[in-house]
Amino acid sequence: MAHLLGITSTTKTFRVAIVGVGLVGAELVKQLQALQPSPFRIVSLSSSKSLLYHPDGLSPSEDWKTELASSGRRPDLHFLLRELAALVKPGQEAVLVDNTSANEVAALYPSFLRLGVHVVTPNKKAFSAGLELYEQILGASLESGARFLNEATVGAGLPVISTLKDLVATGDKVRSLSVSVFLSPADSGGWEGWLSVCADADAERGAQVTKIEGVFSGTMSYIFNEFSTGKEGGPNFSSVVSVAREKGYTEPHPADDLNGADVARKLTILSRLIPSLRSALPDGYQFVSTKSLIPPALEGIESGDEFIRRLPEFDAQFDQLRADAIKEGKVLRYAGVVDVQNGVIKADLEKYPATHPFATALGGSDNIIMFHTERYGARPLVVQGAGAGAAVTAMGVMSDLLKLV
Ligand SMILES: NC(=O)C1=CN([C@@H]2O[C@H](COP(=O)(O)OP(=O)(O)OC[C@H]3O[C@@H](n4cnc5c(N)ncnc54)[C@H](OP(=O)(O)O)[C@@H]3O)[C@@H](O)[C@H]2O)C=CC1
Ligand SMILES: N[C@@H](CC=O)C(=O)O
Ligand code: NA
Repeated sequence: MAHLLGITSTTKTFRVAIVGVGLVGAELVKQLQALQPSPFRIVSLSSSKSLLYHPDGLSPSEDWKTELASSGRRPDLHFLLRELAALVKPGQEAVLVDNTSANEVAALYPSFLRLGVHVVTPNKKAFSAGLELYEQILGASLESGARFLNEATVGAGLPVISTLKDLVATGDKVRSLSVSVFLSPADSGGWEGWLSVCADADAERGAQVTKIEGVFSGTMSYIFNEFSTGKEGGPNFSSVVSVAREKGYTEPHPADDLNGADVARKLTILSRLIPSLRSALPDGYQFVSTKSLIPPALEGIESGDEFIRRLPEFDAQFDQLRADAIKEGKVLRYAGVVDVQNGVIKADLEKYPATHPFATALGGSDNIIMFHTERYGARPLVVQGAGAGAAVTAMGVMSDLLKLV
C-alpha cells in the first residue's frame, strides 16, 4: 500500500507526537503501526496523566498502554513544543497530532505552527471558538509553511472538509455577504441566536456554494435512526443515548452532543472555509442558532456518568416528541444548515416525511452532507457514511497525515 501512496525510501521522515490516546488516539497508533514501510516515527504518546518520548521513535509495543501508564513522566505540552521544533530540519519534519478535546492543547496550535511543526487533529475546539485563535492559526501556518489539517473534525473520515475546500478553490465562489448577529435569551438552556446575513448587491459573479445541509452528528444520527423510525413504540431515548456512548460516538461528555454544540461547532468550521462567511461568527459556535435537547434540570452536570444515570427521568418528554412526529407521518432528525443565500446557520431538531433521504438513507452513525452549489445546481453533491467511531475518525486523521507526505 505504501508503494501505491508513493512512499519510497527517499521520502522524508515525519516525527509524530500523539497527544491523546483515548478511543481515536489508540486506533490511530494501530493504523500508523500497520503502514509499512512508513515515513512516520511516533516520538511521543501522551494521555492526561503521562507521557512517553524518544526523539528517534518509540516503536510502541503491543503493550504501549502499560508502558505509557508506568512512564513516570507527566504530560508537558511546552516540553513537546521545544522538542518537536528542534526535530524540524532538512529531510525531517515534525507533526503534533491532537486527539484530545482539550482547549489547552488547541490554544497552542499557533505556537507549534509558528515553529514549523504541522498540526493534524480531529479536535474541533480551535476551529470553532473565537475568530482570534482561528486567525492566529492561519497566520502562523502562512508564516512558517507548516500545515494544519482537520478533516476528521467534520464527518470523521468522510471527505467533507477536503470537498468543500476543493469546491471553493476551484471557483465555486461564495457570494460576498454582510452579516449581523442578534442574540436572545435561551428558552431551552442553550444559546438561541439569529444570524441574519444580507446578500451584498455587488456580489462577486461566478459559481456559488449556496447551501450546505445535512446530518452532521454521528451521535444524533444514531439516536434518532434508532429512536424515531416512524413506527409506534421503540426504545427509550435514554437507552439509545447510552448505546451511542458505548459505541464511542459521543464526545467525552455526551451532553456536548445533546446540547447541539457539536453540530454548531461543525457548522462554524465549515462556514469559515467559505471566505465571505469567515467572520460571520466572530466568537464562534455559540453564535449558531442551536436547539439543545438537554432537559433544563440536567444542565451543567459535570460528570458524563451522572448525566447518563439521570437521563431516564426525562424519557416521557422524548416519547411525546416521537408521538407528535408519528401523527404527522414524520420522523425526527437533528440537522444542520449553512444557508449562504438566505443567511441562516442553524442546528435544530426537525420533523421529516418518512420518504425524505434523512429518514430513508441513514443508518447507524451515518452523516449525510449535501453541498448545493452552482455547478451541482440541479442535484447536490452528497457525502454520506459513518460519521463517528474510532476506526473512521482515526482514518480521517491518518489521511491528513498522508497528505503531508
Ligand atoms: N469518537 C468519535 O467518533 C470522534 C471524535 N472526534 C474528536 O476526536 C477527539 C478524541 O475523541 P475520543 O478519542 O473519542 O475521546 P476520548 O475521551 O476517548 O480520548 C481523549 C484522550 O485525550 C486525553 N487528554 C485529555 N486532555 C489531555 C491533555 N491535556 N494532554 C494529553 N492528553 C489529554 C485523554 O486522556 P485520559 O485517558 O488520561 O483521560 C484521552 O486519552 C475529540 O476531540 C473528539 O471530538 C472527532 C470525530 C469523531
Ligand atoms: N460526537 C461526535 C463525534 C464526531 O465528531 C458525533 O457524534 O458526531
Ligand atoms: Na471528515
